[in-house]
Amino acid sequence: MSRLHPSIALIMANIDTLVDNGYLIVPDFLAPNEVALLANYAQQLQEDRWQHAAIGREHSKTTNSQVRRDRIKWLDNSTTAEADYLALMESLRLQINRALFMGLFDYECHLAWYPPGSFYRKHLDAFKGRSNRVLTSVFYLNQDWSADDGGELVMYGNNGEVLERILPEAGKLVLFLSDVFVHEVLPGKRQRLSISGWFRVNNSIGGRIDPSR
Ligand SMILES: O=C(O)CCC(=O)C(=O)O
Ligand SMILES: [Fe+2]
Repeated sequence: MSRLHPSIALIMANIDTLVDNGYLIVPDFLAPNEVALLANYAQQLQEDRWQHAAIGREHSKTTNSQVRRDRIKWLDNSTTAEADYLALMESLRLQINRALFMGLFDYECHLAWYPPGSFYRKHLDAFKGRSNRVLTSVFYLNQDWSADDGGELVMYGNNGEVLERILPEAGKLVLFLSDVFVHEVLPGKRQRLSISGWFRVNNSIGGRIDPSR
């Protein structure tokens, strides 16, 4: 049996928290050198590689700067930095399926760049029965982020109460059920880099995987 990457082992050691609470915060998911590789990779991407993020799906898709002001770059396997992160999340997908029988079918993710002052207003990543996104992952790339820098991810409970205010600190991973937790990104004083991703189930209609991009 091949050994699990220590980062995946760390998640699996805490998987009961994800089951009990519907979310899990892991402050040191990746080692500092691994985070630095991804952060440097994101920072050297030319500005024209970053697209303006769209809201909604397919024909109803619009870019709405009142809702979100981040810019994104979808990951693929064209560079080692991207391929390594995707491979890690693929391993996580398999382990979660083994442990929780969630039937996660695939994973998609994008880098997100929030220039200073940008935000992402309160939203759900998925609506029950209308999306195949079931588990959200957010991974942060920001060295030396302090409380004073803002840019928190705020997670809300069923009654609108604040559950968590999460600083986007380098190396931290947050997992949460995509159709359960309303959340928002508050404006930050510094540029904020992250990787947002979604584990998906296969709600195929007519044999075609429901696209969510
Ligand atoms: O960056 C974050 O903290 C959350 C981003 C988010 O909500 C999203 O990409 O859907
Ligand atoms: Fe979100």
